[in-house]
Parts: sequence; structure tokens; C-alpha cells
Amino acid sequence: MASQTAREWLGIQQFPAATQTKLIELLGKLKQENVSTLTILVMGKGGMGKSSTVNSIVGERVASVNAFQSEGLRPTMCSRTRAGFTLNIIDTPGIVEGGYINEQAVGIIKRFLLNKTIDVLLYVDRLDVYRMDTLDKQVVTAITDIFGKIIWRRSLIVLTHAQLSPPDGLNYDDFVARRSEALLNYVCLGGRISKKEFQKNRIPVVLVENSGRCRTNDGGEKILPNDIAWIPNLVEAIINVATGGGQSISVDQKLIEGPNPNNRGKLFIPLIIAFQYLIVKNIHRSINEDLKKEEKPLWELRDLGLAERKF
Ligand SMILES: Nc1nc2c(ncn2[C@@H]2O[C@H](COP(=O)(O)OP(=O)(O)OP(=O)(O)O)[C@@H](O)[C@H]2O)c(=O)[nH]1
Repeated sequence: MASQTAREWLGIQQFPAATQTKLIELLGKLKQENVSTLTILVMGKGGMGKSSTVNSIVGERVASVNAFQSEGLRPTMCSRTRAGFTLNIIDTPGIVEGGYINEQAVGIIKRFLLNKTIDVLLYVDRLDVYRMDTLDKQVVTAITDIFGKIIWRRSLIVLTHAQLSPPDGLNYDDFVARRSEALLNYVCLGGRISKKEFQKNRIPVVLVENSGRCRTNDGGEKILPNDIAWIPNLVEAIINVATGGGQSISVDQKLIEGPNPNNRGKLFIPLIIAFQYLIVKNIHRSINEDLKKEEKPLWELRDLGLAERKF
């Protein structure tokens, strides 16, 4: 797909040795599963850290990062190869503007994705957000409307800004669990995922800290407050989703255009006709029965020669 433009993945070499070893091991796992290409789509609201996360994974500055919501509406794809494996990461602009879904941005993303196959979706939000609103549900619904709810079988929730001290003296893991549950609840609502479906295929939540000030361990690996080296942890979670069942999403014209409105309800047409036929038939029968029961007027009885007999 992107092999013409794919460059050697040199960014991997700038990771500390321990991270490099883990990443190479994980790429080996993909090879064992006969996966030679992985295409990751990154979506979410603006300013959540999508581009920063892309840069962190690749280990190079491949996507532009803005402190304020970026103006650009175009997605970008970066491709890197290593030992016969190709990694494609598609960074998308935020799809919310002025409190609403920006349909223009959604349209541009859809057209960009045409003829591509999405293996994993990273839905990016921030850990340090304490309130949810209906906008989160709207964004999830917009994503579900593009790909169908099947996309959530191939998704990860990525929470950036994960190096924080929870408020009110809350324990870090408890805080993460609460924030994750709140967000997952909205993902289920917006993604039309039932509780049963969700219990069967829970969407993993992974923490990320893109800041250059992220704490590191003795091996120089960036770690979270719970001491997890988050880059290999994120890549492992991505690979688990990619190899853990569920179908990759092939974005074709049909998917882009959505259901044809002319076909909507076509299946119901024979039923409606049959229903109408029965109703009309019933009305006819009732009229005929009424006519039979109806007392004939005198003049009609007289004409029939029955008038004298009746009186
Ligand atoms: N402290 C901290 N800052 C972050 C993190 N991730 C991103 N940022 C900052 O948040 C701001 C927005 O980051 P981006 O990566 O541009 O966010 P985006 O989601 O791509 O934004 P759009 O392109 O507008 O959709 C930038 O100032 C980043 O430096 C993080 O994990 N921790």
C-alpha cells in the first residue's frame, strides 16, 4: 500500500536499548503470525496528543504538533520499514469544531482512507480530563458511522498526559480505572456496543506520556507513575489487538458512501403491499356485510314486490 514511500525505520534506533530489544521482540511476534504490514489509524478530538503519540511510536518527528488545535484538515500517513515489516501510521485532524462534529473533516478523512486497510484504531483522549460530555459520545458515533461498530474490535483507547498526580489524594491506578471506565462507557454508548458485547471484547486502555519531561528508569526508558515503560507497553497492546481476532477494516467506496438511501427500507415494500391488500380486502368485506344487513327502504321493497308482505 504505502511501500513506495516507506522509508527505513531509523527512529527505532533512538530508543534506549531495553525498549529497542522489546520492540524487536514484538516485531518478531508479528512475523510469526505472518503479519508483514500494520496500519494504525489515530483518531480523536483536537489537541488530545494524537500527533505527539504518532511521533513517540515512530521515534521521529513525523507529525506536526501544535499547542493549539491545528488548522489543517488533512490526515497524513507515515510509513517505515524494518526487516521486511512495514509500519503505517495515519494521523488525522481533530473532528470537532465549535462543539460539533466537523463533517468536512470527516469527509476528508474518509476520502484519504479510501482503498486502505486499517488494522488498529487508536482512539486518543487525555487522562487528565475529569469531565465527560456528549461531545465524546458524538466523536465515537462519528467514527462508528464511518467504519461500523466492528472498528471497536480493533481499537485501543490511548490516554495521553499520563504523568499526573491524581486529585484528592486518589491512588494513581484507581484514578486511571475511574477515568477509563467513564470513557469506555461513552465509547459503548457512541459505538452502540451492548454490555454483553463489551464484556466479551473489552477495549484495552493504554497510558501514554509524550512530554519530554517524562520520568525515565535506570535504562533510560520513559516510565509512568506506576513504573511501566509505556512505549513497549503501547506497542505490545497494539500488536495484541492486531493479532487477537476481529477483522481489519478495508475501506472501500461502499464503506465511504454509507448505506444507499434509495435502498433504505426496500425489504419492507412487499410487506407494506401485503398489509395494504389485507386492509382494503377487509374494508370491502365490511361494506358488503353492512349493505346486506341494512334495512331496505320502502320504495326498494315496493319495487321488489315485497312492500305489502312486510307491512
Ligand atoms: N504533557 C503532555 N503534553 C502532551 C502530551 N501529548 C501531547 N501533548 C501536548 O498537547 C498539545 C497538543 O498535542 P498534539 O499532539 O498536537 O495533539 P493532536 O491531538 O494531534 O491535535 P490536533 O492536531 O489539533 O488534532 C501539544 O502542545 C503537545 O505538546 C502528553 O502526553 N503530555
